[in-house]
Amino acid sequence: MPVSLYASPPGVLFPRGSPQEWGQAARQPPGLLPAQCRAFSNNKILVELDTSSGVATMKFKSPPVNSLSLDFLTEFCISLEKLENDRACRGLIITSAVPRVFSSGLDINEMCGKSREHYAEFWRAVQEMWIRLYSSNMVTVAAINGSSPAGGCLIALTCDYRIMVENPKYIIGLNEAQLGIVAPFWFKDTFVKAVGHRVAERSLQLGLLHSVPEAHRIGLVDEVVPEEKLQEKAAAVVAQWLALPDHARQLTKSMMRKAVLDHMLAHREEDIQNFVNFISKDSIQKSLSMYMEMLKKKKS
Ligand SMILES: CCCCC/C=C\CCCC/C=C/C(=O)SCCNC(=O)CCNC(=O)[C@H](O)C(C)(C)COP(=O)(O)OP(=O)(O)OC[C@H]1O[C@@H](n2cnc3c(N)ncnc32)[C@H](O)[C@@H]1OP(=O)(O)O
Repeated sequence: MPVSLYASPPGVLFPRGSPQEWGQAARQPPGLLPAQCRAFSNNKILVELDTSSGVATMKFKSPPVNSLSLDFLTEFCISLEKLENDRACRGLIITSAVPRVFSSGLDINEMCGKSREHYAEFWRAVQEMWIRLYSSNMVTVAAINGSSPAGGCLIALTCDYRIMVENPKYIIGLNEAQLGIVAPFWFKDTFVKAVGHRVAERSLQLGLLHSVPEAHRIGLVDEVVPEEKLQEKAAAVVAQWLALPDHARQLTKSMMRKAVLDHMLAHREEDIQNFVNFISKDSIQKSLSMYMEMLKKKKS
């Protein structure tokens, strides 16, 4: 019997009671998937569950860069809830269906030129995503097949294990400082837990985006593999973790993560207010606009 880490997740983000209706239209037609496979999908995420192994693969499919918009985050949370409540699912591999990008992080458009109410709703969705993933009973593995800055890196850090594809063009890290913004305390705590205080402090202050070998060296990713080996490796890692009794693994995970999770939950509303006040400042809006301009110029 799975042990619930947080029996009743703080589901304030989306209306309850509709997971069964959601995604039905996107069910695969019979014959396309093996009998032991179930799939559901929405606009931005595809999930395939292999009921024989108990492992689901979640693929981000929101081109061009899988940015974490409010819609994306809502669909992500609904997908997580659906899997968490499915007794057939014990493990989750998160990866990208968009070439060369795992996730570009929070959608900057959601943080520019919007109302305070919108910023609060958006930030609550970011928190919700992290709470659900960080407290998940499932074994979670990030199969990072592309660049993964800021919020994309946070998703990977929130998983139990990170495997990244070796590619000289891919980068990963919490680069918020480079945008003139600040990674909040729970981004920082999640990062510190993975790489240690000294490495995290330097990386955060400089807003570093690490190459794949460097990310491996500092412990930001656990393993590096060629692209063609990624899915096989991720499946092997989940199988290894699932070989342990669920209750022992889940209680250990809960114990290891409790302090960080409790700290966040205790300061959740305050964190939303901090975000809204911070992001509403003219100077921060200007920094973000300039960063978006820079991204666009880089293309031309
Ligand atoms: C003291 C109290 C503090 C309290 C809290 C306060 C503050 C809040 C902190 C908030 C934390 C923020 C976390 C974040 O995640 S911020 C987002 C950071 N993300 C990035 O810096 C990534 C930016 N993107 C890239 O570096 C690249 O796009 C790439 C991911 C490496 C992919 O490169 P490439 O394949 O060359 O694609 P393009 O650069 O050409 O991009 C394609 C189009 O996508 C647009 N884009 C890219 N990233 C984003 C994004 N994050 N949001 C929105 N849009 C994005 C890009 O502009 C291109 O658009 P276009 O086609 O219209 O030009």
